[in-house]
Amino acid sequence: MLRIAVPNKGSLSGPAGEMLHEAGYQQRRESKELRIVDPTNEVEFFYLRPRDIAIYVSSGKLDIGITGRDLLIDSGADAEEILPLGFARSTFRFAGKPGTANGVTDLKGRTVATSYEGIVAAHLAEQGVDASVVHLDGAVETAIELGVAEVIADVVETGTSLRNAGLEVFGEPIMKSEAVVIRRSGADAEEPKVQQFLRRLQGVLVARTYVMMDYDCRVEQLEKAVALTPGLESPTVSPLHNEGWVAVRAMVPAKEAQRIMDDLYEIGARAILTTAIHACRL
Ligand SMILES: Nc1ncnc2c1ncn2[C@@H]1O[C@H](COP(=O)(O)OP(=O)(O)OP(=O)(O)O)[C@@H](O)[C@H]1O
Ligand SMILES: O=P(O)(O)OC[C@H]1O[C@H](OP(=O)(O)OP(=O)(O)O)[C@H](O)[C@@H]1O
Ligand SMILES: [Mg+2]
Repeated sequence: MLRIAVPNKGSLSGPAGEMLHEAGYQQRRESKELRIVDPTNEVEFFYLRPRDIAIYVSSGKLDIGITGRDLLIDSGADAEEILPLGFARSTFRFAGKPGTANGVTDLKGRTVATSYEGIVAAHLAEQGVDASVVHLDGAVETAIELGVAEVIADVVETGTSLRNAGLEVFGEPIMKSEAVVIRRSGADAEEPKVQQFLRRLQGVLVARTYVMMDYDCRVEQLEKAVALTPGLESPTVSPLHNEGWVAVRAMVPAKEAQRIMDDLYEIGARAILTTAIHACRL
């Protein structure tokens, strides 16, 4: 049975549960459940604090986990990223009151508050900057107002929390994060159960980012049409009852679907339809 760590709370928890559900796995019915078995799929899910997941996975007691890239790196655990999942995207940045600093080198001798001490300490060391780091559990934006630190380093998504606290980012982003699947460093990459799990999640990612497009076009326009919808391998082309016409079917990126439909119409394609993909194995 594959043992998988899933975030039990916070920004990662909801989207991770949805993705697993879309991939056909049973998920817990109520938020207090700490562990469930999905016997049909031969997996066991452990609902853990996102920050602890890399530690469990690196210990080898759990096979894989879903966590944030920033949490993985911050933990220093001996685990590695094997699949980015595209949600809980954020950047990790320094911020302070306007005019506090222009870059990391201005932080010499100052105090930085953060929940991600590992990332910050490593970054400061890498840049050769000698600054103090104060660890806080959350709501670090308030640390400046209350005089605990002059600077914070925190997760930024929309920037609303910083704006509300009258703070501005400065310097280069320290890192970009998103939810990722992790495993113990050097674990068997070919393990069939792990591969099957990854293929299922990849299927969800593809189903979310592609749509199926169908249309009819004249044979003379087929090459132009196929150039617009090359599909993944190559589009399916079927004869129509009316001679001189074919039906074409191909997957296209959802974000480009409307533009492609316009372009297909321009070259004479008709009956252009898109449909959602519910599941997929590439
Ligand atoms: N506002 C946000 N937008 C996108 N990703 C976020 C946001 N806040 C946190 N994250 C990401 O979520 C992960 C942190 O999850 P975690 O559950 O520890 O914190 P949280 O979502 O802030 O929850 P809480 O602080 O309430 O426990 C990190 O990978 C972080 O980059
Ligand atoms: O740029 P934004 O869209 O505002 O998102 C970033 C904020 O979201 C998270 O906070 P959360 O609400 O989880 O509280 P926390 O600081 O206690 O973790 C994060 O720590 C930032 O404060
Ligand atoms: Mg938080």
